[in-house]
Amino acid sequence: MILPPHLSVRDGHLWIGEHDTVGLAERFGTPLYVTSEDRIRENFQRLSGALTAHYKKVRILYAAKANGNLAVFKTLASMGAGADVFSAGEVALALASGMRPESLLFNGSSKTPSDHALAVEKGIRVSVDSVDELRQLDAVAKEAGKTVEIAFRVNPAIDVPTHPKIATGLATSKFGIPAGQILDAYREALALENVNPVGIHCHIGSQILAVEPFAREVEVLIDVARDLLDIGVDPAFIDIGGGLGIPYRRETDRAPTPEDYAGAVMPVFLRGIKELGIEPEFWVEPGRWLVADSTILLTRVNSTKTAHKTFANVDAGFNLLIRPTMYDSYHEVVAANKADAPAVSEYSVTGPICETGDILAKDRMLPELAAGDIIAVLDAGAYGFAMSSQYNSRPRCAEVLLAGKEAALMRRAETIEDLTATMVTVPWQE
Ligand SMILES: Cc1ncc(COP(=O)(O)O)c(C=O)c1O
Ligand SMILES: N[C@@H](CCCC[NH3+])C(=O)O
Repeated sequence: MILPPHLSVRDGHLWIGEHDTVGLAERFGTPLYVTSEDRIRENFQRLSGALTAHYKKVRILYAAKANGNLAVFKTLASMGAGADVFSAGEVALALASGMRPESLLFNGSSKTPSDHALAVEKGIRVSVDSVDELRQLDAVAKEAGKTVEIAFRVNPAIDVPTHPKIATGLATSKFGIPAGQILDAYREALALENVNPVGIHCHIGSQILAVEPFAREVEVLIDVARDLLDIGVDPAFIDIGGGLGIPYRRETDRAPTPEDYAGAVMPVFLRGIKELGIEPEFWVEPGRWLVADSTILLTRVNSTKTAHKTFANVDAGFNLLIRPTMYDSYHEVVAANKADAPAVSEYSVTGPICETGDILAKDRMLPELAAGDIIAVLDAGAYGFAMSSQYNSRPRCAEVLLAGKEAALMRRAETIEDLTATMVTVPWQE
């Protein structure tokens, strides 16, 4: 099995950085999300280095939805990241982590008046998703006596090789304004008093393992920039969104590196802006690439069973990691306490949720497993805990952050009391 560089096998155990995962499972209990701060830093530096090698005016906005722990935000804030935020909660986390309002972009196709009011009050730029939203935002800004800087989100009608549920730039997707309507939207923004169009935004989808769609996206955005110049808008930034995928199947996935990605998009961008005679900032919004491989989910085997198939029943299910159930996603699994034992049997690693689809890993060759063994689910840092739930009335698990030899809780496990903490007794049941 190919492991990422921060994971290793020592004396039969899986290690993450300087930590024995079996020791972490014993110390903090299972299920347990474990995140390497060092790996997030490495990832940020690598992506940032690859892009800035081509152009200095690059800004990285972490896609906050990928992993919403404040400690993760703080790590990225300390590296100079801003954030792509989609909700008032993400705004609060980003600001609490030390990110400045001007390094955020408030995205989303369905914002409320209070989202707009928050952006206006804090001075956060907004990516506007429709002309209807534009008019609402202008009214909110007028009411507050302020002007808000905006970008429009362009729908570039680009098909991408990924799961259909996470392709966002298709012509039929709910996001953005078609390229054919975008100029009219900017014209209307210019005519309004309290919105100031300063940027262009786009995002074509997630977990994309090819670079060509990103290059095509940049071509579309350069065309938009050309049209904008004709109506007197010199864009201050062009934001191509996130979407760079990672090799969840390390043996077979051919994933572009950050250098491949930068090598595909930056020449198109640089050629375009040179021809137009402009120097906008280049923004990206990576989520998965920064955090996915930083994190493993540790889960304990409760029992094993051989029926028509062999099952390892573990204590984490789709309540904690829904990607396999929702998108048929593949996550590598390792028997953490038998990491160099030979793989002898085919197991489905199944969770405790009362649904047949509660399968974390299907038909995987693993060492002989028994109750008490620890399984590590790899690459769980993006859209893992962030998409967890209390389904089946299961409290969510803890999250631990590692830095060098240090390990500490960055989120405590929920308790049974937490499950009822927000419930209110209705008067007729008192
Ligand atoms: C607007 C926007 N930006 C960035 C991202 C981050 O995507 P990824 O985690 O694939 O990099 C997303 C999620 O797909 C998004 O919706
Ligand atoms: N949640 C998806 C990614 C969606 C990105 C959000 N726009 C996943 O786990 O792959």
